[in-house]
Amino acid sequence: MTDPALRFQDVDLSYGRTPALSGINLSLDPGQALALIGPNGAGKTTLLRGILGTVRVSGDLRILGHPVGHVPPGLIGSVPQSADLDLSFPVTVRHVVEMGLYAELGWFGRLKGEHRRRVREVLERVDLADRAQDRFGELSGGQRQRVLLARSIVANAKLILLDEPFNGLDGPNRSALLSIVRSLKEEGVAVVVSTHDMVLAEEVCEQTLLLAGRQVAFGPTEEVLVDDVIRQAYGSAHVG
Ligand SMILES: Nc1ncnc2c1ncn2[C@@H]1O[C@H](COP(=O)(O)OP(=O)(O)OP(=O)(O)O)[C@@H](O)[C@H]1O
Repeated sequence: MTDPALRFQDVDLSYGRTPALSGINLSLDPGQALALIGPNGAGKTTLLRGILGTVRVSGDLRILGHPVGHVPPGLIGSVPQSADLDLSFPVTVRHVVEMGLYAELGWFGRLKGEHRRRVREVLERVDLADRAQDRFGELSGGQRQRVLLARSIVANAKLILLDEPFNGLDGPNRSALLSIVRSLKEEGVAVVVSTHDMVLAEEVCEQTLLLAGRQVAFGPTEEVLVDDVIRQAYGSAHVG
């Protein structure tokens, strides 16, 4: 039997001794997408950090069958919010994608023809092959996110985390990202998307976790994103 991509059983997350999120219970299958929805400060980014093992986790959290903190390198791909990226770092788009191969090659491993071919193919897939030699920091926010997604794809990540990836994207960039997410799911990759956009969650995510410093609801998106449940996280002002 295949392990769930994610399984939280009574998980609490905290920053040192400061609790941030409590009582999380969920399961996500390979090939499915999970939307994290909730108001500002609800704990969406914290939940992603929990999966990456960069905040304190208590309870039972398993990722692709591995306990948190013991997931083999490369299996989790992470695309942080664009505001969190250091754009002064002088790397090209191709170099950023090649970083996805480090788990396979080791930091000092040499790239072979097969690796370069994979990097080229993935850059084509995210429609950025013509920007391969450009500096990462010169790209638009949407393009930078697609480069980071390419880095996860080249690593053959089985779980990809996207933190508010649709913020500030125009229509074409939004469609491009949505179609990549759909094709990843078809390949059996599980995706977690933190977003304020409920329409997007309905479009691409089978499951939704509604947060407000705790788990308000988890389940099929069409059952969670209904007025009565949303109100429990946002209050009445945000419904209607
Ligand atoms: N580095 C940190 N140290 C201590 N507390 C933090 C830290 N980062 C976030 N928090 C706290 O954890 C809680 C959840 O924040 P988080 O950033 O996960 O929310 P969010 O849902 O992603 O919000 P937003 O939609 O604004 O990005 C908040 O109370 C926040 O103040």
